[in-house]
Amino acid sequence: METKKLWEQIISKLKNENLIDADIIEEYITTSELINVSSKEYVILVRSNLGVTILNELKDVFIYEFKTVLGEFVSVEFSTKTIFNKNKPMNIKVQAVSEKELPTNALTFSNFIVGASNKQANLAAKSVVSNPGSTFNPLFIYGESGLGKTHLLQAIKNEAWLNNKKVLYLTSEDFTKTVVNALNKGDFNEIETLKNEMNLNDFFILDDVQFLSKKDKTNEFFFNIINNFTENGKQLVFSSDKTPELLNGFDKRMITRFNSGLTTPITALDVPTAKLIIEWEIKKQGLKQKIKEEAVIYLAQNFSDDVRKIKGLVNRLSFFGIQNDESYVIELDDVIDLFKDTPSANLGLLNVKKIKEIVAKKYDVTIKAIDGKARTTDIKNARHLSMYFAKIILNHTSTQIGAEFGGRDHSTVLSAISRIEKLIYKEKEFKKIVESLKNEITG
Ligand SMILES: Nc1ncnc2c1ncn2[C@@H]1O[C@H](COP(=O)(O)OP(=O)(O)OP(=O)(O)O)[C@@H](O)[C@H]1O
Repeated sequence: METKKLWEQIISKLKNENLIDADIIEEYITTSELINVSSKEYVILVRSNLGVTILNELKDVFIYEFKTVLGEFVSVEFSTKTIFNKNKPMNIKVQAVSEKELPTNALTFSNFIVGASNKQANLAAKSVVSNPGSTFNPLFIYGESGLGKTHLLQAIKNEAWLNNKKVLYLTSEDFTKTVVNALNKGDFNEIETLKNEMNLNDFFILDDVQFLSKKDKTNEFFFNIINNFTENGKQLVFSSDKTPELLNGFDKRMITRFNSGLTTPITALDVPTAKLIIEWEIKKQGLKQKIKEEAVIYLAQNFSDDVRKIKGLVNRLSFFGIQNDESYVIELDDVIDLFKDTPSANLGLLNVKKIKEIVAKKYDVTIKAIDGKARTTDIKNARHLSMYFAKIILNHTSTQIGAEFGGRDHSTVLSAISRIEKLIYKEKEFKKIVESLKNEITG
């Protein structure tokens, strides 16, 4: 079968079968390319090292999909274009990669992990790089601290630079300092030169606009720049910790300008995305020990309100690793103990926690038992019911629920939910229990 067709079929099967999270499919799979190295060897060229790491975790799914389409087992490997180009056999042609290079630690789209919470902002950011100055102008990204606004702004800056665009990236504090400095000197020529220099850019990216000086003259200077960029179809990008309407002290005309393109949020991380970030960070920091999946899920469920915090947690985990033998396996209990004094995140996923708490109380079992492996009738009922509620009340996907309940796969979740549905249909008493629990959870 032609490689392109094969790849389209695999992607379409993955999309239909729900075996892999839709965000991962969109971000890392549909953007990849399939290369047929020999009759039984395939390489999937992924855009980033991060993508390679993530897809490697899902290799079994790919092997299964290739087997169902081709009718035989084949080898499937993942690589980036750069690495593959270095090692590829001479007769395989692969598109050349950009010659400009960013520092290895640069914040880019390829090391930004995408999930439900930041998907929209990520797409918008990519779109302004490929289509600067058009519909999404200005692009205004807002959200709580530590969720990746600066990362996305830097990614825009870096990608635009790779595309040979002139980019001015400033924090609002630096912008204010520079402008105030020029204004204080009172030299008209110097102010005009500064304005002209800024206006020469193709992108004007301003981070944390909530810190911008609200003084009349700085504001006027800023307004002037915004107008110049808008009128000349050049791209403006802003970030802030709140929506334009909630920014205090700005002129109404400024708020209108902020809102005249696309305003998009980055919200608190969902569990699967937090889990990916933790796993990526663990890999980056080179933790020698294996860590149990349920321990990673516990971290993702409890501490995912801020990516900076996640990095801090992994630092502590690495320190714990150094103190132990390399063969040691880090268990859920180690992680619970290690972070017992760290305040848990207060975010939406607490609803899953709340569901588990309420159901666990009803069946007189512990949350640990719900997430664990034991299968007594009460524990099983409590586990399956909690999954059922996560589905019908929170509308979580089966893959997400699997991750939230001790790292189970999505088919286990689906059969648990279907068992509960059957019980509700068959047993009136059970139906009453479910209704009363549902009221308690949603009440
Ligand atoms: N989705 C993500 N994938 C990978 N790294 C991320 C992601 N989100 C955030 N980070 C990392 O977390 C750290 C904090 O993110 P960042 O500085 O972009 O947050 P912010 O929203 O701008 O916060 P603040 O408002 O406090 O400036 C950075 O090191 C960033 O690279």
